[in-house]
Amino acid sequence: MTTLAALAATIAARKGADPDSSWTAKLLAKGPEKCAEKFGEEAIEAIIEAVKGDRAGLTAEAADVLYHLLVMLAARDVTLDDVLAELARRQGQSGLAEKAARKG
Ligand SMILES: N=c1c2ncn([C@@H]3O[C@H](COP(=O)(O)OP(=O)(O)OP(=O)(O)O)[C@@H](O)[C@H]3O)c2ncn1[C@@H]1O[C@H](COP(=O)(O)O)[C@@H](O)[C@H]1O
Repeated sequence: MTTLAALAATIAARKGADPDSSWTAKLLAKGPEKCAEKFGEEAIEAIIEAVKGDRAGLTAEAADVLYHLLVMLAARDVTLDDVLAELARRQGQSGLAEKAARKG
């Protein structure tokens, strides 16, 4: 199992857990809107590190972004496998071709 899949499984297991027992359970208990807000905050922190060009800072913030993305997805019952299936569906299609197809 990849690290990302293991993290997604841990997060899924935290759903309905005692909020005092875990940071993830506490965040999920606050609802999908709070999870989305937290993801947005972490994304902005990653953007700041990317603009600064701080590799270590960006690496740490990117880890926060991935964790909070998985929490936000779990809060809305979207699984990592759902997202990976969407990415797989897009494989082999260039981004430019996809954009052209969308514009019809
Ligand atoms: N990867 C993470 C992870 N990344 C970040 N965080 C937490 O996310 C929080 C967000 O950081 P902030 O700086 O925003 O925290 P804060 O300032 O206290 O938050 P606010 O009070 O401002 O809302 C921190 O408390 C971090 O500890 C994480 N918490 C958990 N995980 C993973 O999730 C697993 C399960 O964790 P628990 O649910 O706590 O058991 C862990 O083993 C890890 O693998």
